[in-house]
Amino acid sequence: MTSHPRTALSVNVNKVALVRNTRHLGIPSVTRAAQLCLEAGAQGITVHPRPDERHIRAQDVYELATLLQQWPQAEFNIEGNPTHNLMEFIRQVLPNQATFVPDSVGQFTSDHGWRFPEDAERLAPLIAECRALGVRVSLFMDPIPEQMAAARAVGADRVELYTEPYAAAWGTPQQATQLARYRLAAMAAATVGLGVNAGHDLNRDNLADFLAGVPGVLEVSIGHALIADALELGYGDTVRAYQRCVDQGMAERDS
Ligand SMILES: CC(=O)[C@@H](O)[C@H](O)COP(=O)(O)O
Ligand SMILES: NCC(=O)COP(=O)(O)O
Repeated sequence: MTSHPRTALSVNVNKVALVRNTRHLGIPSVTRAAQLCLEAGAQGITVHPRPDERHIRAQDVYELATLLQQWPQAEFNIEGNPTHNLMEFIRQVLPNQATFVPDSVGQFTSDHGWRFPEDAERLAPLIAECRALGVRVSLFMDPIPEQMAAARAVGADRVELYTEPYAAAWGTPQQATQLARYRLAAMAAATVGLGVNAGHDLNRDNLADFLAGVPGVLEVSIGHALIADALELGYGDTVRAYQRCVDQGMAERDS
C-alpha cells in the first residue's frame, strides 16, 4: 500500500464575485469568502479573471494576492487564457500557480483542454516566462493519455484534468468507464513527470469517488458547487465537508 500526499483543496471564488457584481454594494465580499475558506482549512484560492469581468475583476485579484500574503502555507492559483489577459496578472501578482485554460473571450464556461501539437508553439514561450518568474504552470487538459507527453514537452509542471465528463457520468452506468479514462490519463501524466490537478463540476457527491479512483491528484479546484453549498451551510462547514470528501477518497485509494 502506498500513500500519496493529501490532495489540496483550492476554492474557486468566481461565483461569489458573480453575485457581488449584481449590485453596487460590494457584498458578498470575495476576500471575506476567501478568508473564511482559508480559516476552515482550504489549502488554496483559485480565480478565473475572464476578460469580460463577468465575475472576478482585476481588483479582486490584487486584493486576494494581498490576503494570501497572510497565508504563506496556502496557494494562489490564477486561471485564464495566456493569449488574452492572464499574463498581465501573472507578471504583476506572481501567484503560486498559473493554470492555462483555452477559453475564448465570451465562452460560457470552460469546456475543453489544450490540444497538441496545435497549441504547442504559442504556449511554449508563455510557459517559459511563467517558470522564469517562479510561477508553476498547469495546463487545462482533457483526459487523453496520449496528450500528456506533449504537455510535458512544452514545459508544463502539471496538468489539470477537465472533470466535467466524469461529473456528468457520476451516478450512471458510465461512471466506471469515465473514471478509468481519468486514471489512465493521470498515470500517463505521472509517467512523464507531470503533476496532476483536477477540476470542473466536482462536488460533495462525486469528489471522493474521483480521488479514490485516480492516483496522485495533487490539487482539486472547486467553485460552482462548493459556493452553492456554502449558500446553505456557510463557508466554514462547507470547506470542512469537502475536506472530509478528500480524506474519504484518499483513504479508499490507499486502502
Ligand atoms: C477552468 C475551469 O474549469 C473553471 O475554473 C472555470 O474556469 C470556471 O469558470 P466559470 O466560473 O466562469 O464557469
Ligand atoms: N479549475 C476548476 C475550478 O477552478 C472550478 O471549477 P467549478 O468547480 O466552478 O466547475
